[in-house]
Amino acid sequence: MASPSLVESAKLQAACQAVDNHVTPGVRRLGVGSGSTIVYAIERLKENRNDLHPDLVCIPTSFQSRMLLIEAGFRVGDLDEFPELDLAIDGADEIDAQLNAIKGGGAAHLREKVVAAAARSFILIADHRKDSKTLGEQWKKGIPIEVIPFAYNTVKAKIEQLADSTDLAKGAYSAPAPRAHLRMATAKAGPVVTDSGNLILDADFGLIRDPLKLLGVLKMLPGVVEVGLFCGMANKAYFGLADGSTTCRMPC
Ligand SMILES: O=C[C@H](O)[C@H](O)[C@H](O)COP(=O)(O)O
Repeated sequence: MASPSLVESAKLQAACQAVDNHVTPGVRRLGVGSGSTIVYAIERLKENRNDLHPDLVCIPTSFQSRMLLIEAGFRVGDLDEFPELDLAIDGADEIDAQLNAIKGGGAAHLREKVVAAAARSFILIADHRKDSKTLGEQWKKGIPIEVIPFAYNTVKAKIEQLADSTDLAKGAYSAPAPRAHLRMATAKAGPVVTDSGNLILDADFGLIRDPLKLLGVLKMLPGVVEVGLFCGMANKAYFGLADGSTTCRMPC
């Protein structure tokens, strides 16, 4: 297993490379994701401030990134005012060969997906541990699914019945019996509550062979707000490697 400092340095490398290559002076509306890797991207934006568009507006995807951007002195906006973005940059929990991604390890994937979809270009940044051929190889915590509180238990039951029913998602995943659990908070009693006031189910499907098919089935379950499967959205992914270099991939 890579040491924590190597992992942090890999995140830093990927973030700096992506910011340097993509946040050019022509970028005026920038979506900014959430998580630990994006912290490095915001720091790099700060370092590059003199080379950025003078009227740059950043659209954060969470309370976390909003606070970081404000502290760094950037102007923050929202999609009400800026519905179309030039670019969005975000981290990921795992990225497959086609650049489909699992996101939501920090429970921010609902707003992240809305912001990514509003952007003309969507760039992922990650350390080498997140790079895989098939989703589910590396990320073992399950697919994050944001649900309204009223529906969490019925959605959980529907997911766990998927394999027994007509299985609309047949062939999309490897787990013989998918299991879902409510994500619990660590510094609070009770469940994680998202920035939009919803709950998170983490559902283990094993290897995700057809993420788009699985996404379609999960989104059809009443009460599901968003699924942490980002299919066909990313234009490029930057991976920081253990040797200090960075590699960049396009969808194959
Ligand atoms: O909900 C959180 C987001 O999807 C993050 O972008 C994702 O979990 C990756 O986070 P990190 O950069 O901390 O690994």
